[in-house]
Amino acid sequence: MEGNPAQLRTAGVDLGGLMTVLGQHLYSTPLVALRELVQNANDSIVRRRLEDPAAPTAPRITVVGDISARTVRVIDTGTGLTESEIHTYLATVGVGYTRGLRQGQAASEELIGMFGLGFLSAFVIAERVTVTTTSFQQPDRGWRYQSSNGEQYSLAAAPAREIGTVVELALREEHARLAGEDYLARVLGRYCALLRVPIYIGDAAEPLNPEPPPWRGDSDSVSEHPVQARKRQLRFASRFEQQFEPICAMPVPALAGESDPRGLLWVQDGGTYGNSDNRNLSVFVRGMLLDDDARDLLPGWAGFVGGVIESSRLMPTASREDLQRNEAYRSAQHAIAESLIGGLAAVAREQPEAWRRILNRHNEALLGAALCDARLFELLAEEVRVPSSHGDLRASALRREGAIHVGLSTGGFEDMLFRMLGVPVARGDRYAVLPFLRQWVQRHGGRLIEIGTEQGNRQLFTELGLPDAELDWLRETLADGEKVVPARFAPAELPLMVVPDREAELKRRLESDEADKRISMTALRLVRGFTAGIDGSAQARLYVNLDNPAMRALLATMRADRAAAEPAARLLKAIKQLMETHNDADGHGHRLNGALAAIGDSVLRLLPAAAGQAGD
Ligand SMILES: Nc1ncnc2c1ncn2[C@@H]1O[C@H](COP(=O)(O)OP(=O)(O)OP(=O)(O)O)[C@@H](O)[C@H]1O
Repeated sequence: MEGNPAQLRTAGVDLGGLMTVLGQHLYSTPLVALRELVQNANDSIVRRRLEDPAAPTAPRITVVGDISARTVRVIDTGTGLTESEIHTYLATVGVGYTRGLRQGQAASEELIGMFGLGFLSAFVIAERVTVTTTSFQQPDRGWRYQSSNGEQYSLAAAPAREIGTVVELALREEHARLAGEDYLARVLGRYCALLRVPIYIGDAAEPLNPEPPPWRGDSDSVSEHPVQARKRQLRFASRFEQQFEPICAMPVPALAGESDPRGLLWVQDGGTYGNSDNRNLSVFVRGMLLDDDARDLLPGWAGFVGGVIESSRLMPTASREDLQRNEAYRSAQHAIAESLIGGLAAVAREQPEAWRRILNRHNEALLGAALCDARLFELLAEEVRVPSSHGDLRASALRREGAIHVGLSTGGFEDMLFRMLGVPVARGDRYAVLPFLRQWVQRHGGRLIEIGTEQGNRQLFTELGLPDAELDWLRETLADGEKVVPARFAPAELPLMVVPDREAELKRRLESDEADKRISMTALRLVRGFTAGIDGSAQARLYVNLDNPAMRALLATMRADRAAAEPAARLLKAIKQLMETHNDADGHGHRLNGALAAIGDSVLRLLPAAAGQAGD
């Protein structure tokens, strides 16, 4: 054996095993088999138009179900097959006539088959497949192919029939329901909605694909009034949108010119959260539904958008249930995003009522969307409303004396402060609000005061200095670990105020949200971009208001006699703790008890002095 030159060998193919894989594991649902057969019927009709000068002018596909016989028949007026074509194409796995035909043909857009595999899927749902056919090339001969597994088959001469093919499936018991014509109409109505050849179920008078899609020029759409055109688009959209009513429809592409992909997008009715993702997109390639959940072709921010597109550039995978992620895929993604942005702008211009509905329904999602594209930001900056302490307001209505206040948390000291000042505070802890406002002030002017951040605090509190010894005393008597900061701030009635570092708090909360799988990727990306720059280590600050008369009196007393100042300081500290427990979601009950006890104690210690003053 040694020294023998390596021999070139041919790998064996276990056709039986391959058939099982192809036939039973390539497709996600047995329904696909029906689609494949209708697609073959379509292709043979297209082929006949190309090759047979006597091709019928009104070709058709008829699908007949028979529940009692448990059969489905797919009947076409296509080319039919000759004896040798049956052997070479129908019965040879991986070979089909269609692929060759497509190359260089004007009608290639309408030809669907390419892999030479689809016919096999018939054996997934059928225990026996019978093909009866007469070719236009030999109109006086007929053939009958029969197989129960796609691997062994018989072929016999049969009486000539009308030119074309009948594929009859004797259904497996578990697929008996496919013989129901209502069921067939539903399944094929979805898969075949865009096929050009009319498809009839049983002896129905109307085909199940009566109306061409609104973007194809083959109707009287040219002279159509825009209102009529919109109605037609909406009617079409509602056939595809399962969950919501479409509010408005937008064509793909937004502008005439580009030819691929073409289709329709729509905005769903139905209130959703900013980060909910209801995107759905059906993709048709050459008239056949390939993927009814191609949501990734839609931009991530468009959680409220549905659509249908058709393309001849997108490449199906062999199962024809998914799309290859290639250059055409990326360019379709781009075209769809552009159409959506252009479409929304057009709705804003031309359909005020629909636009209002969109803004009402999807305000929150649109806040986030605005951040993803500069044009959307322009479109939405004055339209979306920002949640605030005074209800939902436009950003311009939030602006007071050139500043917009945004809180990173609710229910803190800040809330009280701004309630006292009557200034609306935007809810920076809500989806997309903070980044939206940051961009808004950049473009529209004004200052953004982010309450609870160092920068925001500097704008609210005018920090002052005090001698170290006095600061030490204030810390010992008033603080619970906060950093004491002497300052002036409004309102003067407030003697002191604790401002936790809200950024650090937010970072902690959002980062624990990140573990929450229910939050969509769009929201998470926004959040990560934001929290990455936050230093989570900063501590809370205790602002001591030097504009407040009581605080000034406390300091003056302390300078003269520290012991005399202490009861008043304890009282203030207890009030501070009381306010804090009120706002403390963690519910530190023991602190509340301690604070109340300290108040009682301080009042008792203060009373003799007060009584003394009263007696003066
Ligand atoms: N109803 C039909 N009328 C005429 N020819 C047919 C019909 N059904 C199948 N054929 C022939 O059999 C071939 C193989 O069909 P099959 O469905 O396996 O593959 P395909 O349609 O070529 O490609 P794909 O796997 O992409 O569907 C076709 O190319 C065609 O030549």
